[in-house]
Amino acid sequence: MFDFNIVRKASSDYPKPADFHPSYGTAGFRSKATLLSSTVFRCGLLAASRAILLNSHTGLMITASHNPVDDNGVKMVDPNGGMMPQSFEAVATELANCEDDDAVVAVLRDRVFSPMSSGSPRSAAGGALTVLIGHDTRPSAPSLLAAALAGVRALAVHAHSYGCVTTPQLHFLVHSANQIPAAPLPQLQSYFDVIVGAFLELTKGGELEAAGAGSNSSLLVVDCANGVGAEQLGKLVPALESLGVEMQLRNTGRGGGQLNYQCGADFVQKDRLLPTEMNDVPVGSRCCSVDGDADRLVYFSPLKGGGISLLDGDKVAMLAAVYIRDVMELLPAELLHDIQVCCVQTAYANGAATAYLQNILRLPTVCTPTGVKYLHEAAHNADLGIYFESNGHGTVLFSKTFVERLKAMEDHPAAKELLLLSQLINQTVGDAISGILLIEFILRRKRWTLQDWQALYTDLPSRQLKLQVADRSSITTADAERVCITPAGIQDAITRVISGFTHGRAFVRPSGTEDAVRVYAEAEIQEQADELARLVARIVYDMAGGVGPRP
Ligand SMILES: CC(=O)N[C@H]1[C@@H](OP(=O)(O)O)O[C@H](CO)[C@@H](O)[C@@H]1O
Ligand SMILES: [Mg+2]
Repeated sequence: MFDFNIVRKASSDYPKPADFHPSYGTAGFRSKATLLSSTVFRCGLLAASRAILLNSHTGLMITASHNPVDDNGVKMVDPNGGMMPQSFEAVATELANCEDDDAVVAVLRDRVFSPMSSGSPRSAAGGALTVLIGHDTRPSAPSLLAAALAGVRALAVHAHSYGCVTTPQLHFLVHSANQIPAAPLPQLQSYFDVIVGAFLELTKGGELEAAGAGSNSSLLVVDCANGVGAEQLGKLVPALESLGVEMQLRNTGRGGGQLNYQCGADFVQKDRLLPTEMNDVPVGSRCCSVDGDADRLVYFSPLKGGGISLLDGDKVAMLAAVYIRDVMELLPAELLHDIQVCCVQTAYANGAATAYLQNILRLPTVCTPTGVKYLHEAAHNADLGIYFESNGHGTVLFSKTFVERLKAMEDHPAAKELLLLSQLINQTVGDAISGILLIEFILRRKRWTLQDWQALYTDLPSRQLKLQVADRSSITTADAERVCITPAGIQDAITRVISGFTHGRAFVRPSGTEDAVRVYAEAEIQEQADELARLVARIVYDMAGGVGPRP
């Protein structure tokens, strides 16, 4: 049993910097790493508290994903391998903002351990309750890991560090740790056994042909963002080799490159540029980029004369949707009775992707606010929920009902294939490693080149900008962030500007991971999308207290 005096004493080693007011944002707490020790210590307390309250193992991932190397952050993982429920975020923010050790104890005792916030126990972990911890490659990881361990242990809960692992690997491990009460904690190898095992089973039989006849069809060049993906992706090389794919890793961190600097999925998707260390990659090659913690994936191909042809998260979603639809069409009708399929996007989804989904695939679509926590929840409401952010975060969720029905018909080849897909695709959170295997499998199966995939639909030209304002919380939104509510009058001004552009669409929202306001615009041609984004950024600058030079 724990003792709040021990918590109080341990907390005194991790004082909160004055004037630091963290909040649980789009994907957990994020900030400059030097500010975060108290936050991570308190997240250790929180993860341990949830383990106690739910009588299950929980998880904590120390990462700032695609952010610059000097940032860091922490994401909490619940016993089911999913993200911490949103209902708990306010308490997390309150705990992180306590000014002294007495306040930390008070919030923990009165708010965290109050019956209102705890929820009901789901699965019995048996054995020793443990918080599973992972971290990315940031130099600040060791000291923040020490803070997390101190927080967990202050509540007399065990902590197990998996070291440098990807965010999706940690989510997977937390989920599997809770499957069999009192079983030993899973090894990282179990992740590869399940995901790569399903891939090998799916590709068995050798009837898969190389994707197209292009001379580079066997080559896959992966930009690892100088992040944690490099080491873990290396372990896929033999599996892909069995499919005739030669995977070459770039930006592995071993050449001295900086994390996420001019490389990685966020850079490629937002700047539409070839990542550093890839200038020698032949035009037309199949390439992909992951982000710093390998939960995002985008594909691309270098173009003649520079630039890239990008296949973003929307395109990944459509490829998965098309393929899964093909397989489902082979299933007996009774198996599909009442099975709901749904595709979840955010306002950042390209208008052409949404139109393809609705008009060609005729799939029900849902639009949620930015952040996987919203998309994941919406996808869970369907039996087969496909969700991807345009930046490459996402996965395909299979409901229990659907999996049970597939299991009952496992002798049917299409049912078996979907079951294997449900294992290949990480069910806890979006996963770049599992995503690469899925895409490589589908491309082979359909005998598609990147060009075939790209041709599913043509993206509307778009532009994303960000700018700083005095207080980004002065901007509030509604309707899945597509409409600005405050400052008063800003939406009218934006709507007026949009009306001057053919196929114009634009919106603004405060970032949940950076001190910035993001602007998105799309229009019929690139110059117009650029111009619309600039005009909208100006409106934000003028009406919401822009800082620095006017856009
Ligand atoms: C436009 C954009 O790409 N936003 C990203 C970014 O959130 P912001 O709240 O926009 O900073 O980081 C999130 C976490 O990685 C990711 O879920 C989200 O999609
Ligand atoms: Mg990430």
